[in-house]
Amino acid sequence: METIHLAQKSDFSATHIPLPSSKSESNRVLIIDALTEGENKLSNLAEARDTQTMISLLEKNPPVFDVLDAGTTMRFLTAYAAITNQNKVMTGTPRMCDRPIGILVDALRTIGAEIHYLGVEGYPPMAIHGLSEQKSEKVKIRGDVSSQYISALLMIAPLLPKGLELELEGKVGSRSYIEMTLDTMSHFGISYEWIDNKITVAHQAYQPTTFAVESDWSGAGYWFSLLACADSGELFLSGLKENSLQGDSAVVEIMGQLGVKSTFKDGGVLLEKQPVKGLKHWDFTHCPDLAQTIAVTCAILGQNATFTGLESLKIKETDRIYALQQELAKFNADLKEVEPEVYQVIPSVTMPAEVKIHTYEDHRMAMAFMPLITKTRVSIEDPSVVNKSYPSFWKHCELTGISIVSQS
Ligand SMILES: O=C(O)C1=C[C@@H](OP(=O)(O)O)[C@@H](O)[C@H](O)C1
Ligand SMILES: C=C(OP(=O)(O)O)C(=O)O
Repeated sequence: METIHLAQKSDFSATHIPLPSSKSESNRVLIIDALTEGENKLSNLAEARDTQTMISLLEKNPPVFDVLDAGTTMRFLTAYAAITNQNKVMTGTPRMCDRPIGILVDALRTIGAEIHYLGVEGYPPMAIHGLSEQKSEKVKIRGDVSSQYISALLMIAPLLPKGLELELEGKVGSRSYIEMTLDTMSHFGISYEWIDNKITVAHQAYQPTTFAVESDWSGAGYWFSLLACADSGELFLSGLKENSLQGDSAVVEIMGQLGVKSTFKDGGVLLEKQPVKGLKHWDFTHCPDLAQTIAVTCAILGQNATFTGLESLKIKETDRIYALQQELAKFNADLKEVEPEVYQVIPSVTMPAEVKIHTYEDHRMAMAFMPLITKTRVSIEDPSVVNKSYPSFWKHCELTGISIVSQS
């Protein structure tokens, strides 16, 4: 397995990082595009493997939709195959087949889709045999496992002859992603109502238009973290908007407490260092993809922050709680469960001369630990794992002057 070695570096002179586009926005507009009669003009689609996989499956339309390790691609294409009344097998990597999908399948079956599991009940792979007649226009769905099930159903809702009323039950996680879905749908002419826990979408048609995908705020987070941990410097991140559809833009507020000042200008954000105010607590319920970034930043900066809203981390690309605990321990830090579902960062007090990070087939493990280079030498195993969301990540590290040596 390839490993890369990163030299220690803690000063960053002004560097422009040409951030990649958001895979979450891209995967939504691709599904909406496939469901629109007429031509849309989509620009800045993500280079992320998750998006490239979506593009290729929609274009080639093979009988087996192998989504690899892409959660949104799996969940959105499952609903898409049903509404377009296709026979498809949905599958992915072994980890993808360990990530639950029963809540979405149950909802689609209630609406009228015929879906059979090919392995374990509630998990991919499964065979979809389309949706020939709408049996119900009202569906109740748990909101605490993955918002991707809700987004998948919402995007097909306008095409259902009777529309759809989704009743969200219990705690709703990753709400910002549901809002991103609805905002994107309304950009393509769809109207909806969201009152209390009910979202209603009537039968209507997507209207062709143009859509430019914004840069990726989850990817931006690693540069905020690098500057927060550095001794000095500034960075410019291009293609980010102050009023973003992406909930991970919360990183501006979090990093404001961890010593990074953000100024929106020239179509992006200038990051500069400012005194650390301190982070006491953050609830990651609506921005789970930032949790690893902020955990590592706090561990490096000596912040004993408590974190909540980490429940969904266990069913992502890996069990991210376990993975974080294992890797933080390598520099004498921890993410300790101090009460049920309340985690406290135990910062590092002694830093080894080199730390070797195992990445658990999770792009965010590789990228979140990169800022450790401000304190020590770092080796990262399986660096190509970043291709899932940010294939140019290591090239961008080199732009900032970080020296990287690869060893196979
Ligand atoms: O809809 C989306 O684009 C996403 C929703 C989130 O997943 P969950 O809803 O499963 O938390 C997030 O973690 C994922 O990276 C992308
Ligand atoms: C959880 C993620 O992606 P997905 O669920 O779409 O695989 C992620 O990118 O961090």
